[in-house]
Amino acid sequence: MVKAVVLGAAGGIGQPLALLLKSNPLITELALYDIVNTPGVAADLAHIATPAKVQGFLPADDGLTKTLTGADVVVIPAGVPRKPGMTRDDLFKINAGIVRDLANGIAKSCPNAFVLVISNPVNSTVPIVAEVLKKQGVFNPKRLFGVTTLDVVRASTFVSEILGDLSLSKDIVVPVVGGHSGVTIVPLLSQSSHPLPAGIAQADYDTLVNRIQFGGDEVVKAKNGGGSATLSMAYAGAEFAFKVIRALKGEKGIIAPSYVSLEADAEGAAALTKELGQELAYFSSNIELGVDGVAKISPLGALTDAEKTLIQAAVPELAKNIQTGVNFITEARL
Ligand SMILES: NC(=O)c1ccc[n+]([C@@H]2O[C@H](COP(=O)([O-])OP(=O)(O)OC[C@H]3O[C@@H](n4cnc5c(N)ncnc54)[C@H](O)[C@@H]3O)[C@@H](O)[C@H]2O)c1
Ligand SMILES: O=C(O)C[C@H](O)C(=O)O
Repeated sequence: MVKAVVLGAAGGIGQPLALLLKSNPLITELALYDIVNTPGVAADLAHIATPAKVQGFLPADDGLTKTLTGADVVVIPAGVPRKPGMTRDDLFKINAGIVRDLANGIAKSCPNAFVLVISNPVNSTVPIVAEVLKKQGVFNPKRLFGVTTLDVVRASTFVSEILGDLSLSKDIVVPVVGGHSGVTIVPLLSQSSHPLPAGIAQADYDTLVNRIQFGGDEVVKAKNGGGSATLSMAYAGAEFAFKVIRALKGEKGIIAPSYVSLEADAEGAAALTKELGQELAYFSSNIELGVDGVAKISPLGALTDAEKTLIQAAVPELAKNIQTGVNFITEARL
């Protein structure tokens, strides 16, 4: 029995993500929460012939508590998306409060659930969830994940384009580490399962790195005021959620990059900190998932000089983003 929850389920990501979760037979219960429209989305999905029982809730009648009670996995795409000209950090003002309130609901109703945060800016919203759970005395660093899978999905796609064969994309694995915005997104292309063409021109390499780091902007620009990535994000979010569910069902050896608290694995964190040359409270690296959540945080491994430079640019920006998230809770007057 697996109960999955989507918070923000009526939105651009929420609806297709809920569809993908409903299509997974491992999920037996699917609860959808939003401030609007969830009864309709739930009624629609409920007609699909897969095992999950679907229910939709609104804030009225303590809907958040009903949604979250008994949850094993909670995915959070609630919040506003970017418009052209905005950075993800510009979303903080609105999304920080939304994520804080939802995290309080999680602390109260399903403190042991695996929590997967999609709402931007992920580099700061994950620390917000952690600080709320800490404040409520229920923080388990092994069970909180920032979803950075879209960066990994983009890297696979863009590398396959360079290799001239899109059919390879499903097999291409590129570790993408750091965080989830601009320069904090660091693709380790030297560790790609499918190497780049030998002798690739520096300019082509730089363009590829830039496209992975700023792939989100490409979509925001193309949608021209209509929001940011939703369908590719739903695909990526479902891919990560399915890995988490397989791990919690007992499957071993599942690896996926995710932005996690380094408190989740002291040994892994020590090795990573040595590589980074600075202590960070959160970082996205390859994570081995286990039945209790994060089983192991992998070190970065051998890096090229170009990758070391990218990491050096990412670290101070990440440190700033993390502090912004932490301060939002610890310095709140409530
Ligand atoms: N992590 C990533 O890789 C990634 C990728 C794409 C988008 N995002 C982020 O995901 C978020 C959602 O994007 P979207 O395109 O789905 O936006 P959207 O506006 O289409 O949907 C957001 C939904 O959240 C709901 N919502 C707002 N406040 C809420 C609350 N208090 N409780 C529950 N639901 C609430 C809205 O009603 C809406 O249905 C944005 O912050 C966006 O930047 C992250
Ligand atoms: O770019 C955005 O604002 C949305 C998301 O983080 C993305 O990477 O597509």
